[in-house]
Amino acid sequence: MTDLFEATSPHDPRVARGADGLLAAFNAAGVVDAADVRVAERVAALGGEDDDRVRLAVALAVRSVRGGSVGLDLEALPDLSQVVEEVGQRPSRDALAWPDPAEWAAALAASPLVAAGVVHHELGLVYLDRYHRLERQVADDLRARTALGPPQVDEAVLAATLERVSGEHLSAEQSAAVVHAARHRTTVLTGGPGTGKTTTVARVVLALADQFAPLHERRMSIALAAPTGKAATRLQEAVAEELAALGALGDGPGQVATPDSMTLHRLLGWRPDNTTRFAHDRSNRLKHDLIVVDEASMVDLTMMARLLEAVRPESRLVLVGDPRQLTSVGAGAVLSDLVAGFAGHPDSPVVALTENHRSTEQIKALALALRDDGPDAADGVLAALRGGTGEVEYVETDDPVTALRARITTAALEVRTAAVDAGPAAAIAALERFRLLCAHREGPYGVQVWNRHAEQWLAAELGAPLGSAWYPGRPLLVTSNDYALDVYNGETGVVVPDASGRPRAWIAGAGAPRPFAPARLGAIETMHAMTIHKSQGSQADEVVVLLPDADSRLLTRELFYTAVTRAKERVVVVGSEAAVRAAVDTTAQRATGLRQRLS
Ligand SMILES: Nc1ncnc2c1ncn2[C@@H]1O[C@H](COP(=O)(O)OP(=O)(O)OP(=O)(O)O)[C@@H](O)[C@H]1O
Repeated sequence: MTDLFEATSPHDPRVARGADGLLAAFNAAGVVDAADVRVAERVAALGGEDDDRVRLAVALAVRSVRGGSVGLDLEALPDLSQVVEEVGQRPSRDALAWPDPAEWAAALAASPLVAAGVVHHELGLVYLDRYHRLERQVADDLRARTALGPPQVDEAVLAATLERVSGEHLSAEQSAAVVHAARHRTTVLTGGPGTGKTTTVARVVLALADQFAPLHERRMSIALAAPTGKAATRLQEAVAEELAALGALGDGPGQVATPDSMTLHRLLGWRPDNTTRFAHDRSNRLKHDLIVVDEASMVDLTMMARLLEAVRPESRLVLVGDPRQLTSVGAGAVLSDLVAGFAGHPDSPVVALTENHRSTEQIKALALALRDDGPDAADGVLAALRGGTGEVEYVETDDPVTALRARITTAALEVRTAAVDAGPAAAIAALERFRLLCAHREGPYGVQVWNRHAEQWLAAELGAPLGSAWYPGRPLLVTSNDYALDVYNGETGVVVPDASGRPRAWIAGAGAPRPFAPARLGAIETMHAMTIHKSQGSQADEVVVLLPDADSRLLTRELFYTAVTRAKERVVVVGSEAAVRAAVDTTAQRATGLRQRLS
């Protein structure tokens, strides 16, 4: 809630002209913008509400949703008013007349908007009806699945499956997760990168298929889904590979066909005419007997509600993700709420993997330090950074341009050389070796500036301008789904010239990379640098994390953790000690009521 704006003029589109009372004052101070004010005015007018404090609460609730919360936390308002006073230099901000919290709550209790169910005041949050309904629905649907009781388990078959899938690639906790999934209708499988979530999912798929077939006298129908196409494809490839290694991929008895994989949007039946409703819902449920959703930390409240209403009560649902990662772009913090909300429940669906099987020791130590919730966590993280010898490197500088030029130029040159001399597969492989991650899109620490730096340095190295925007070796990031082309948000690629020298954008999505004429691709960006938000769900051998200034409002523990855990072999953190401390000491707080509803 700290991203206040400074209106540049009375014509600034964020200023709501014609507003009055508290709404006008809070808008002028940059606490709520014109869109928040308009919604509050309209809702109040329709509901016959003229109490200024309630109108303000509605505007702040709209603003809270924009910030990722599902409602307005009245309890946290003293913090908000303090922040406003600290940040605000103008008298209007200092003089904001924050309603007294007790009087405010009383005004809400007496409001016709609350009586009409347009606004709700519950669990300390002021909700707009839509988010209140979504949150209750998610909690109700999850509880209804539990209330059905545990599924029937053939213990002899389960023991035989465990025997079949055990070996060096099934630790005790992974085995326990497979058993958990067999015994629960809903499973929430959590773990950091490299903890073997995907490895375990393949075994869960097999265990559930083994249970299903004799009982239903048909094969289990399985869907693998994820918020992004890239993550869905990665999951499918990894699961198919694991099943094949176990001799369990195929059409024979005791085997599973390669499961379908798709984005959550596609699974639910995306409709071009409606962005929040899908073809599959409570009246037209999904046919699948097992639905696995990877990267569940990226699933927001709306999508989780749509998913849960579309899953048949008797179908199995497995949600997989890392609750320590950045939360979804849209409102809610569903995965971490599920973990916290079900903590201590005897029939909790949550099962955790903790042992990292992939990263190097130093990266593991750094990630572990970033999971420490104690008061000295920042010291621990700095010690892990400074004690690194190769796998973890800390470049403590306030001049990242000088510090990073050689590294970034080398990485860009490798992709370029591969694109020109060795073709698309080599160019894409080169791209996977190095990733520069930034917190911001704009500004001196932003992706746009660093993309420009990289292009200038590459041109200087080549001794010639890069020429066209579609220069060979330009790394690409797809930024929206194109269902017609089968190209999805988050997929990456490289420009490689064809035999006659024309540029082709090779996109690495499902299966082998595919070439496209540049003009066919709509939403595409250069990817010498990438935002940490966009990097979720992907990894690279070497990752450079460029930390912004310590006072950046994006700098949080979740952001830093997400960035560091993208690295497979080596991570370089660039930034000041103050920035590291600010990141570790700031946890992203979203006001949600789901964990309370579940506990
Ligand atoms: N029990 C195990 N023993 C040894 N290696 C393992 C074990 N489980 C998984 N691995 C290996 O560890 C690596 C990471 O496993 P996996 O990809 O399943 O993890 P993940 O949690 O899905 O990771 P991410 O979310 O980062 O993709 C893989 O190379 C896998 O083969």
